[in-house]
Amino acid sequence: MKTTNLGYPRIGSNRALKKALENYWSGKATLVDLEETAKNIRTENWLLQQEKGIDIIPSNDFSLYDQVLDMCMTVNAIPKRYTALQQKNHATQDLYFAMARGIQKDGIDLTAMEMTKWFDTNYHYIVPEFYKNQAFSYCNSKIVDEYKEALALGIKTKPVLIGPVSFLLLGKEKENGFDRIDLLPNLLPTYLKIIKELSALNVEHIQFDEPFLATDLTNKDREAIRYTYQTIADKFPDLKIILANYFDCFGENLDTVLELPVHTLHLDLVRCKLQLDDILSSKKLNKNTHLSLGVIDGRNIWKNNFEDSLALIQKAIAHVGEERITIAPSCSLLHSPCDLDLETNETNLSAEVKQWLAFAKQKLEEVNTLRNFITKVNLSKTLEKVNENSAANAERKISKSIHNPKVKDRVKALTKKDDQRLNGFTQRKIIQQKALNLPLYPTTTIGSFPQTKEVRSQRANFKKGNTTPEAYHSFIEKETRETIAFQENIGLDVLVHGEFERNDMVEYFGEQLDGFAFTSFGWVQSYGSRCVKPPVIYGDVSRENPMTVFWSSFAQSITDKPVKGMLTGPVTILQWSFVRNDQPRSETCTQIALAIRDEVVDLEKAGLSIIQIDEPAIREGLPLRKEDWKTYLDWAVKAFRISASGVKDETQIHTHMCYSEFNDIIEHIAAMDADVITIECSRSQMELLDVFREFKYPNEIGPGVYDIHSPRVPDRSEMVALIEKAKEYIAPEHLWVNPDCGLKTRHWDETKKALIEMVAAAQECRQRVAVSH
Ligand SMILES: CN1c2c(nc(N)[nH]c2=O)NC[C@@H]1CNc1ccc(C(=O)N[C@@H](CCC(=O)N[C@@H](CCC(=O)N[C@@H](CCC(=O)O)C(=O)O)C(=O)O)C(=O)O)cc1
Ligand SMILES: N[C@@H](CCS)C(=O)O
Ligand SMILES: [Zn+2]
Repeated sequence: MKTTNLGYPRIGSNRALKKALENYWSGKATLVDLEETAKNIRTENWLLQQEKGIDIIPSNDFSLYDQVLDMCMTVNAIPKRYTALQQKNHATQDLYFAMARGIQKDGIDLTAMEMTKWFDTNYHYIVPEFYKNQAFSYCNSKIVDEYKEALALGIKTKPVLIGPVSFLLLGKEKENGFDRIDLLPNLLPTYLKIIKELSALNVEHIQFDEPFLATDLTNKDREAIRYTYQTIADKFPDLKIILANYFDCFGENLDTVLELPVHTLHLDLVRCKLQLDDILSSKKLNKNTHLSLGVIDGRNIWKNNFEDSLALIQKAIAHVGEERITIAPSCSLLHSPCDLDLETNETNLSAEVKQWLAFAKQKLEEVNTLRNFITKVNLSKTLEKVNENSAANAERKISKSIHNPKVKDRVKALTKKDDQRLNGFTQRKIIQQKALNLPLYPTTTIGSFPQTKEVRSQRANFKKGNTTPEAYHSFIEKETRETIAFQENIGLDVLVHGEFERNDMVEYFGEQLDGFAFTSFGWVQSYGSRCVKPPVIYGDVSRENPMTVFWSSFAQSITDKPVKGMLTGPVTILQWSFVRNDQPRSETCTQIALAIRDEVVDLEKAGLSIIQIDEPAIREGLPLRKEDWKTYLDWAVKAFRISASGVKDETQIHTHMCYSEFNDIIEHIAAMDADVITIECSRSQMELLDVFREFKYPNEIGPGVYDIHSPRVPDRSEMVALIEKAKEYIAPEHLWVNPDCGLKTRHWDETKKALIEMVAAAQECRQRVAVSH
């Protein structure tokens, strides 16, 4: 019986990659420096996995920015607009980062490729762009180079490739009149070339990730899967193909998958245990197919329950024999923090909670312990580990710090009226317009302003005790004052306080809510160099004290313009935290909703007439299979409504969503009944708004007019064009003008220029309306 891993975090346990990338982008480091850091991380990861007893170690799981972008580079799926960079003597990395982040340099001005959520995770990938009859070619040797690099360390790895079908499905058609899956015959020969080169190096296993197998595929997609793996198996009969599916079971795709001529099927048994019975009992299961049992949760941080995992493994062994079983995490460990051993700060993570957790490194140890237990290796040490595991899990179950009867009773006592505003939107709009007196196309921002180096380092010093609370407070006050003054000066209509006091929009709340723990080094990559440190929800959630009232009401006290109170919504806090696995997510979400509701009411009492409850993760939390959508949407929408419904009609509730392809759930978004919703729209040129041709969204909308994920400053005319385009879908009196998302990742100079242009764009559009009347 073997052990394997699907992918290891690539940021480095101390976020070395983040630092190296940012130094390179800012010109403080060379490409050679960046590549050296990257190589060190790869080496550390391979050696660690070897040391922890992983037999089949992945390669090509490393990426400088994103694995989907890497695949675009590999197969030459490079949009034409970047040709200038391919020709002008630019390093390949300039092209690569321009595709990821856009470029405005030396007379070149190119937008970035779109970025969206990787299935239901908080990781973002770059969306491949596809064109009719597109040709592909093998044009980047990263996969082979990394294989050779590991080989030089004496490690024969398993290259990990995004499977061709998922690669196509992850992308977008950029012109009409074709279906991207029809590009498979053009794409597959390039994959075959890569495999040929790997085979020439005696690669034994290749892992093809086809996570679309966890979604509802069409017959045509399934045919594409059949064709792909039959072709690869025919051409490379000695290759051991590992077909990896994760985040849900194979569902309706199971029959197709069982008939494929692959060596190993990887199953996510954390998300879907029951599929094991279906697979083991299926007559279609080939007698030579191996099963990679993903029993260790790659997406959450709880210690594995060895008893449950061993039962699954034993069951599989009883059917197919030990030789055909591999033990693995459920998915790539990209979604886990690196190393629990770094957590030595008791004030963040108590010893009690820490003993319940396992990060990426510890998960590798768990994989190995399970294998050793079954195969009776190092028996006494292994038994000790198994016993430790059951003791920790047993203690967690009965721990007093988890259960709070008051919170449970409050959830039970909720009634229908708790998730309803007093009156409907039409009435509220009249009341709110009277109270707020906003112009046509009101301008606003999404909440955060630049989290500069200085802001971050003041906070870091304050946390370390090197800056006094008074000095930190004065600093945040100064930043907030300047930001309010700037917004007033440029003529924004609805202001924000800037979120300078917050490390992150989820962690900040987690630090103040009971039932949450937080880590010091539990970083997880979100996109490119950006990381998040998700808090850990281990117990019943409650709010003891107001969390945001101080800075919001301070900001409101220094301006006559309305300031938006700024909160993160219950679904997003849930989705971007590591969530307890001992009760349904819906239950935890409702508890958070009640805590946020109390905060909303307190903000209203403190004089904030507009309150934004951000829910960027509501779409991301949607189950991968449509049959599960309704249940999720019912409780998620209800949780938002609970959080928003404690206020008077005068109080305008906003929500914000980024990366939201919500055409298929628009009625549920409308059911959230926020007075105003601001959404991400600009990278897709307002494509998202197509849905409003058919569905009349009842409340107000601010489709983002500038892409804040790119350092590029948009032109006024571009924004005017976007506002005019939005007008085709949304009545002008329902339209707001705002960026796509918060400005925390931007520099002040870009922010200032862009917002001045944005306000001017709104003014120009107002004048156009005035003239046309
Ligand atoms: C809106 N988005 C968010 C998502 N998920 C979240 N949990 N939060 C989000 O905001 N998902 C979808 C998108 C993803 N977008 C982003 C955007 C930006 C970031 C980001 O900027 N991340 C920061 C880290 C943020 C943070 O926690 N900062 C802390 C710690 C700062 C730090 O690193 N300190 C240094 C010392 C600094 C010094 O001395 O100068 C240290 O500790 O070593 C803070 O500000 O206090 C990032 O830098 O990656 C993420 C997702
Ligand atoms: N209020 C947050 C939302 C990000 S999705 C911000 O502006 O950063
Ligand atoms: Zn956002």
